[in-house]
Amino acid sequence: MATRPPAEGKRWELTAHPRLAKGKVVGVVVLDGWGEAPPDPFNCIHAADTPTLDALKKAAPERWRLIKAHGTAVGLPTDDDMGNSEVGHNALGAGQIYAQGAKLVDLALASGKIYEGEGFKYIRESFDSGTLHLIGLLSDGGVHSRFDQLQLLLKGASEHGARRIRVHVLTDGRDVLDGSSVRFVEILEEDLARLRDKGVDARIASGGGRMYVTMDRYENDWQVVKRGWDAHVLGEAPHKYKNALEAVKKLREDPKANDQYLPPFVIVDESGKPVGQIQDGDAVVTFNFRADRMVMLAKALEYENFDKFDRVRFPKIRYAGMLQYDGELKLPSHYLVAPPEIERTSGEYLARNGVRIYACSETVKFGHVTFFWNGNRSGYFNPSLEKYEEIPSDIGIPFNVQPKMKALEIAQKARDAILSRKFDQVRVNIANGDMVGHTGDIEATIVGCKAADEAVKIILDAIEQVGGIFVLTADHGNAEDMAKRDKSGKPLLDKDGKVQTLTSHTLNPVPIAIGGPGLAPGIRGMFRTDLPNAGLANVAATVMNLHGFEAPDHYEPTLIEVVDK
Ligand SMILES: O=C(O)[C@H](O)COP(=O)(O)O
Ligand SMILES: [Mn+2]
Ligand SMILES: [Mn+2]
Repeated sequence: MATRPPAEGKRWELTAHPRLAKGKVVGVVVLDGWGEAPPDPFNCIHAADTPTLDALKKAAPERWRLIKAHGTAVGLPTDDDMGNSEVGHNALGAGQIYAQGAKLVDLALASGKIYEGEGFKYIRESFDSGTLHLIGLLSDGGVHSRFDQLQLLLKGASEHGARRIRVHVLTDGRDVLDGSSVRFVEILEEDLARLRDKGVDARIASGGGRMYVTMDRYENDWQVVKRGWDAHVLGEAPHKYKNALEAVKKLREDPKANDQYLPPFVIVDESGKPVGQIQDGDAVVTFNFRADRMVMLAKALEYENFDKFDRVRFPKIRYAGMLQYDGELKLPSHYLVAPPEIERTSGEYLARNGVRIYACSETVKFGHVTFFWNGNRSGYFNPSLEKYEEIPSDIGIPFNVQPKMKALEIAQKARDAILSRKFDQVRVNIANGDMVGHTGDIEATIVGCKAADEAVKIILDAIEQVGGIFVLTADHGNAEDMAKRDKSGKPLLDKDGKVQTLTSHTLNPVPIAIGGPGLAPGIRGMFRTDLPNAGLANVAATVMNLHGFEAPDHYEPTLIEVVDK
């Protein structure tokens, strides 16, 4: 059990709910990337055969409604920001809305405080004799990083003494349109040229596509990080170019190439020597604010003892993350901006009140229902009450080739956990809508959505058998809209007259459904009608109620009321 004392006089003990009984099994299902949008050929959820979800929708408005999953409702800077898994699961698990990494970095850059903090002072020590390396996602998606923040950091770092800067760029095409890498590299090259005019030796040094180079997560495939290490640190990659624009354009000429999966490349000088290996005495900043896809690289950059791949060389560097990515591991130990302190999450409250929790997903989403859910903390609150189970994801196969992913396996694990009666909460993330949606493959996404619906049925049937309750929701939209649209909602066409594929998340709300026999006897729970603007952060209080507890006062209000039958 975590030993943190109650903060600000708040106690950990939860008050019993006056009407809802304790001890029901509560199934919490998060459908990743499952928003609500009007029917349309680019709405894969609508196009898919989803009888289970369709039946739940019919119970609206009492047992099915929509909640917000993007923008300020989940702590993002503006309502133009699409939702994402990190902020979505943080809100679902924490029951409170925190200013998230994107916003905190904006504020620190705008006020200049970023340059006064411990993290920047630490890396600045290297500026006189070493190079400053910036590694991260080249994107304005606002999910893992933002291009304007990189631009400000480049300018600010040079004004604060960095004389030699190397940028290592990971192309996106997942949170932004495929092909946008070219424009980002062009603009970045212009910025770097301006810095060179001012006497700063600034260049792009290496890069690759985010899904193939560096940005793996949850230890799904360390080879991805190794490819990044080889390119960024060692200056080794199968592709060598004189400049990054040429690299990205040439690599994209392969008809199968896309920004997400570009192979690693290194920029070399006239003599073929890499222009920006990471050496002893250098400073390194990973400029992504989001944690999941930076943790593995952070370990490789920071840990003296490391056995995930052969680093060949482990340079003595001063390394800082844009944020601290893991609060429990304190990783990395130096960072430019303090992360949101996501405290008093529902997982911790429930564990401290004796609720037995089982959480499961496949590797690519495992940390979503554990690490993100628990406020970016790894590990258990109470190992004797909790069990987190990971089902290995397919490796090396694009998700549109295996669109069913591990939905069935996750559902079977959840079913077994429910039927075992060893757990009070059984929580899963089903990944298909999101992971297949990100490939932009409409046919495959439809298959994935059907598989997700089948998985839900298995879980709901088990809840039925044990007289339990279910809460089904999603973390943000994705599969419900696969077309880039103009302001009026009309799909945009590319230069060949084809609809532009939207691989990213959306701004759409997500459904939440409750049900199960455990809600019924004598009383019934149903959705309140006085919270039209409710969002993901309202779910935690709702789930606590269904476990038979009142939620703490500082939580966003519950979505349900209890009425006599
Ligand atoms: O990391 C990713 O896969 C995408 O950038 C965002 O997707 P997620 O927020 O659903 O993980
Ligand atoms: Mn997600
Ligand atoms: Mn996603």
